[in-house]
Amino acid sequence: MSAPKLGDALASAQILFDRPALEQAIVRMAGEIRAAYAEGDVPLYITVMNGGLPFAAQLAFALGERGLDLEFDYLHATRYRGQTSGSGLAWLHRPATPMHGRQVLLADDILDEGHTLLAVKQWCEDQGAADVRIAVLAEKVHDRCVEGIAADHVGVQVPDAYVFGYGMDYHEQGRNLPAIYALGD
Ligand SMILES: O=P(O)(O)OC[C@H]1O[C@H](OP(=O)(O)OP(=O)(O)O)[C@H](O)[C@@H]1O
Ligand code: HPA
Repeated sequence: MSAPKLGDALASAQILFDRPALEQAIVRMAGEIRAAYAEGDVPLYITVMNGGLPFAAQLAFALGERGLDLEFDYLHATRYRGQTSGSGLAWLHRPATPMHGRQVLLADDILDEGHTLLAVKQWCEDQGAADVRIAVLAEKVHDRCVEGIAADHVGVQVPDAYVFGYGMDYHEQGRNLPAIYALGD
C-alpha cells in the first residue's frame, strides 16, 4: 500500500503556527532556559530524534547566543513509527555520554500523551542524572497525558489533533515544513 500523500494532507490542513511565531517562541524559551541554568556546569543537551531535530538545533543556537554552552548528545525513542497514533515505545539509540551527576536538558518536538518523555526522563534519572529538564516546542492540550510528566519549557500549545511540520511527521513526510499544521478530517 502506498503512503498517504503529504500534498493531500496539506490541502485540508490548518496552519496553527507559522515560522516567525515559532522562532519567537523559541527565543522566549531560550531566555527562560538561560535563567534556569544561571549557575552550574555545562548541561548535557539531549535531542530526542527524529522529531526534535529542527527545534533542538534552533534552541541550541539561541542558548549559545545567550552565553550558555551545551554538550550535545542524542537519543531515538519512537512509539508512533510514522503512524498518527502511538503504540509501544522502541528505543533505537541511547545516548553514550555518561549522565551521572549531570544536568540534562531534553529537547523534543511534542509532548502529547507523555509516554515517550516519561520513559526517557526516567531512564536519564536511572543513569544518575542530577537534574532533568524538558523543553518541547509543542504541548498538546487534552486530558490523556500520563501522570508524572510535564514539560519545564513549552513553545506553543496545540489543540487535540494530529499535528505535523517543524520536525513532526505526517507518515514520515513533512518534517521540514517550517510551520506547524493540524491535520484536517
Ligand atoms: O507524548 P507521546 O504521545 O509519547 O508522543 C510524543 C513523541 O512522539 C513523537 O515521536 P515519534 O514516536 O513519532 O518518533 P519520531 O520522533 O522518530 O517521529 C514525538 O517526537 C515525541 O517524542
Ligand atoms: O500530533 C503529533 N504529531 C506528530 N508526532 C506526534 N507524536 C505524538 N503526537 C504527535
